[in-house]
Amino acid sequence: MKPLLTIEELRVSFVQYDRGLRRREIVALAGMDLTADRGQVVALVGASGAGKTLLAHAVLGMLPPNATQSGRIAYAGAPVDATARRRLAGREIVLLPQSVDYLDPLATIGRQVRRSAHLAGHADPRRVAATALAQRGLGDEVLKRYPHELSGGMTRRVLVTMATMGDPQLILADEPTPGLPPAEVATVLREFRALADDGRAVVLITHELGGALEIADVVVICHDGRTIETVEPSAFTADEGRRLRHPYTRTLWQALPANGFHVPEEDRC
Ligand SMILES: Nc1ncnc2c1ncn2[C@@H]1O[C@H](COP(=O)(O)OP(=O)(O)OP(=O)(O)O)[C@@H](O)[C@H]1O
Ligand code: NI
Repeated sequence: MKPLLTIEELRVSFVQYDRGLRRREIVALAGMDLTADRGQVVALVGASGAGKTLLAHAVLGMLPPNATQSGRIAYAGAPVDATARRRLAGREIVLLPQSVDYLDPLATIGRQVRRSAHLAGHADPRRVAATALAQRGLGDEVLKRYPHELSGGMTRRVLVTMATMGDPQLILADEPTPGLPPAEVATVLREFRALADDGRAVVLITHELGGALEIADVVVICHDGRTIETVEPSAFTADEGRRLRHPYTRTLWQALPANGFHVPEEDRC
């Protein structure tokens, strides 16, 4: 069986015009490879600007109009072209966006979750919405609240609830945990593990390598728009990191708490 998602040699560049009419091409992705199969959580890690969000957006056809894309993206073995995307995006393949602005600030959580249940074709959106939220520890009292009345972790759980209403098979989660307290991070990560254990594929884009190592089956490391290494989590946690080949991956290893939190100069904020 073909893996659910295969990305090979994905390249994305942007055309920009400087003052005057000088045309400039900016290469943002220079060769990304990633494979995710059913039952797997694949963590995609890399510094800010490495190209993680662009990879997810390329899969879903969400790149801006001045972007040019090449390389191969296949879903269940078939190329993902414009026609396939119309069928898959938002149904079989969903994106959990990096920004929580995705929620409507003026509508209650109940209304928004019921709407996604309705769009997913459920006959009884009211019941389905309440049940799906309850499964994630969000009781009926949450239904009447507005987005600003939720904690960061609750917001993330609502977004996961909405994104998974239509029973997607591939979930691309773009930075689902920044700014959350550790207990909330653990809850959100467990949720992704459970989605994969149910037979889906999850691509987890994250800066938080430590958490990702606990739930991922595979770690894909990207740097400057390229996939530089694909390893099992144990490559970070065993053998003193000796299985990690690329210098950037070694710096990630050194930044892990167990190895002294050493952060390279260029990544310091
Ligand atoms: N519309 C655009 N026009 C030009 N360059 C862009 C555009 N969108 C993204 N880029 C560039 O592409 C590169 C990759 O961006 P991307 O958002 O994928 O990074 P990222 O790995 O998701 O970073 P972060 O961890 O900060 O979210 C960056 O250098 C960014 O400046
Ligand atoms: Ni991003």
